[in-house]
Amino acid sequence: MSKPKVLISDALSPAAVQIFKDRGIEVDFQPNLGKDKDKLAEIIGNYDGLAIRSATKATAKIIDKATRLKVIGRAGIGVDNVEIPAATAKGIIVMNTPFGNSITTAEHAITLMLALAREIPQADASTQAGKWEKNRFMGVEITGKTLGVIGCGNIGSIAADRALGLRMKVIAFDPFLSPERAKDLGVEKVDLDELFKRADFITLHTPLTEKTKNIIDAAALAKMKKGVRIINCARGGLVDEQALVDALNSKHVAGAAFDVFVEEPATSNVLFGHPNVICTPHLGAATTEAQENVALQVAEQMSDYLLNGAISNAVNFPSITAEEAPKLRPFIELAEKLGSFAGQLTESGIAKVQITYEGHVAEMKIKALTSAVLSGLLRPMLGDVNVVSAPVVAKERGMVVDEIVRAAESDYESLITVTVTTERQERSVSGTVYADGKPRLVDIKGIRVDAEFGKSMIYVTNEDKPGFIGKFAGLLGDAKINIATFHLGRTKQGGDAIALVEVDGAVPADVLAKVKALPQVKQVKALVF
Ligand SMILES: NC(=O)C1=CN([C@@H]2O[C@H](COP(=O)(O)OP(=O)(O)OC[C@H]3O[C@@H](n4cnc5c(N)ncnc54)[C@H](O)[C@@H]3O)[C@@H](O)[C@H]2O)C=CC1
Ligand SMILES: O=C(O)CCC(=O)C(=O)O
Repeated sequence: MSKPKVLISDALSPAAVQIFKDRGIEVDFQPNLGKDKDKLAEIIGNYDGLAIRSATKATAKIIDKATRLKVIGRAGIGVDNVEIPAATAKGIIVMNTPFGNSITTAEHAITLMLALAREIPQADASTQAGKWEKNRFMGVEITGKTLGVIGCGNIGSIAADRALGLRMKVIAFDPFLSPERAKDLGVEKVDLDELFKRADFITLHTPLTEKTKNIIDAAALAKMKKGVRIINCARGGLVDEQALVDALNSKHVAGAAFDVFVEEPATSNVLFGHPNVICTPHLGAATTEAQENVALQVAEQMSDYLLNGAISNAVNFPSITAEEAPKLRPFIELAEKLGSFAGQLTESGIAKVQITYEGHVAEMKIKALTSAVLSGLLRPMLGDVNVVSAPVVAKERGMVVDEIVRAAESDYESLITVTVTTERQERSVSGTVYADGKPRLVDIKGIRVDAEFGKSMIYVTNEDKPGFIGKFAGLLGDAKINIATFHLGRTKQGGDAIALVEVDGAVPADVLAKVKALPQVKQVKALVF
């Protein structure tokens, strides 16, 4: 197997390059490439992994050209520069490093708050210009002031902790902040209007979503205390920039410190040049420590995935640890093959898939196994589907997916049963993994079998009547098709029967037609695994 190849298209710490090399991954480090989208589109097809910060925009157009890409790793938190639905639809894992730069970013927010309180950048510029304007700069003390934190997750809670250390009072608005967590943090949980009414300083730490876009707009600004100061180290677009300029001009807002902007890179902006505004060029995560953290972490995570299938911090797939991956792998293979078996037999629209996990397998990563069933099921019909994209594709097609988890009820330590309901019928197939790690089919439509999944198989349903097996085997022999394994099963004597035959090589259509014409045969299918 050739080495996986990774492209680093942004200015990541070189520590990442070393990790990839040490793990046996080929790596191209082109720190400025992310800004050149045409060049990126031209070469992205050569890589299995793409490691980025925020300059690279992994758009649907780029992803479309990424024919062998398996993983996009964001050395940082926000993945808003990656079109996740496009990546998911193409089966590409998108992962981030959710904690590596949190402290650094919270520190930047606190730094900006203090800089605002004492007008440090303005005083610095004036002093270095030889003006000595001692009377121009009159700051505010922050001790005893109220900091309003909007979004009290990883970064917001660190910012809150630091502000408490500076003897501020901290109030927080975050719909997902539990009262217990608020108590532990020492912050008062309030609603948004209350925060606007009481805060002397407001700092934002939410992602940019439909709900948080313009969370501070003209109406919100009007509700704030006169003289409030606002810090945004999260994402441009959380604050309506023009409304803020108006509020600064009317002196309702005393100052604003922004690290992030609606348009980035921000070479011009309505906020620029205002005497009470401080700006930094998206430096929230820019410390040596944070950059080393996120670079090391993203390189380790991407290597783990590319080399062992371990998944951590993926935003579009459940996590699978390096320990779980080898135990899960044979069951993923089983799940995919059971799905594929059912999918290859299905000729009409699928309304529902029920997947039952029994015994040990029920304690594994069910979501990953279900994704594998769905990918096996959909691939015969849709082609380009994998475990990452399959759940989305199933949902888009209106398929109901039910998972049932229970203790072992059968002879098997672990059993997965896939039941597919189409417009015409319901079909079940069950399988297990034996100690040899190989997936086995153990039940088809309630008929017990014990068969491995061969590369090329013929599946026949027939009436259990004498004469069928001889004629069937004879037809294959006449066509020079060698039989590798032969499995039979039936509901009862003279009832419904199945034959599952592994053969060497492909099965020509005319041979299938001859098998189909045998008097006992109801259905025949060539299956490929
Ligand atoms: N300036 C920079 O360089 C950096 C910026 N960031 C940005 O900081 C933001 C926060 O990062 P983390 O704290 O790590 O994320 P997080 O996910 O730990 O916290 C976000 C919090 O926002 C809350 N939230 C979601 N919707 C909300 C709403 N409508 N109103 C109030 N709260 C809401 C969530 O409940 C969550 O607690 C992200 O957008 C990230 O991209 C992160 C790192 C560096
Ligand atoms: O990589 C950077 O400098 C930006 C960090 C950031 O915005 C994030 O992690 O969300």
